[in-house]
Amino acid sequence: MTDSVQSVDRLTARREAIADLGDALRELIEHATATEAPAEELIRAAELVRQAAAPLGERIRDRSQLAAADDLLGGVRMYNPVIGSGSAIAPPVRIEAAGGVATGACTLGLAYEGPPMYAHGGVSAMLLDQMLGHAVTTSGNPGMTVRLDTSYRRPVPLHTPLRLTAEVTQVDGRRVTAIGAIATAETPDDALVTATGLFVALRADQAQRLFGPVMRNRRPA
Ligand SMILES: CCCCC/C=C\C/C=C\C/C=C\C/C=C\CCCC(=O)SCCNC(=O)CCNC(=O)[C@H](O)C(C)(C)COP(=O)(O)OP(=O)(O)OC[C@H]1O[C@@H](n2cnc3c(N)ncnc32)[C@H](O)[C@@H]1OP(=O)(O)O
Repeated sequence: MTDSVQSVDRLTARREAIADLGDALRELIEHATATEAPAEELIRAAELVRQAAAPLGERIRDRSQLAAADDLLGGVRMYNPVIGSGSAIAPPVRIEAAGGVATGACTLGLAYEGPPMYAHGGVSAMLLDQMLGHAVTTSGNPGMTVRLDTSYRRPVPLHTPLRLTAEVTQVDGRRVTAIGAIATAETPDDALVTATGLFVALRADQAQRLFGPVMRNRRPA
């Protein structure tokens, strides 16, 4: 086996392990949010969780280092809080995007509850920001969100398969506008939340100022 095949195998195995830990953490969070277990059980669980966390804290990165399993330019972000399979706080949303159009699917658990039975409004905005970001990136005009305008028409039900959509509607120099919506998978044409976002492509000096340390610390592929 060549070195490069071995390193691809290692990366794949690492990503699978990260996703497996992510699944376990999401199960933990959902159970910890939904549980009505007695206090003794909670105390015991807290002890076990601290035991599990300790070895993970022995080798950590700081904010100027990308995760070793990430591929920033390839769009792989294992710990992204919306799509990251390794993120405890990501639903995670599964997104497909091409040519300035994105579709996504997820189901939100009780950890995302705002009003009883329904998603927190900030969570809906987070999902839509991500969806619009994928539409914008695949339109060939990647940028950062500078404005996100969200309309809450109906509450978003928890424990219900959701369908998310986004598309770029306008490119005006460095400014890109995209719209998006959250609906249930059952009635995808009835928008529960809609959003319009404005994204701005960074000038080279802005990218350098904001992300210089990360780009300098990038590991070779
Ligand atoms: C290392 C590079 C990264 C490469 C990534 C590559 C691949 C990634 C792959 C996949 C990713 C896939 C999807 C992405 C997923 C999710 C997206 C989530 C997005 C976010 O979650 S991102 C976090 C939140 N986001 C911020 O943290 C931005 C904070 N912000 C700033 O850092 C500055 O805002 C900055 C530097 C962006 C701009 O700098 P600035 O503000 O100085 O603006 P500037 O002069 O450059 O303006 C240019 C034109 O935009 C107009 N403009 C600006 N702001 C406006 C506003 N608010 N309303 C109306 N118009 C506005 C101006 O009026 C002007 O218009 P005009 O050209 O016509 O004069």
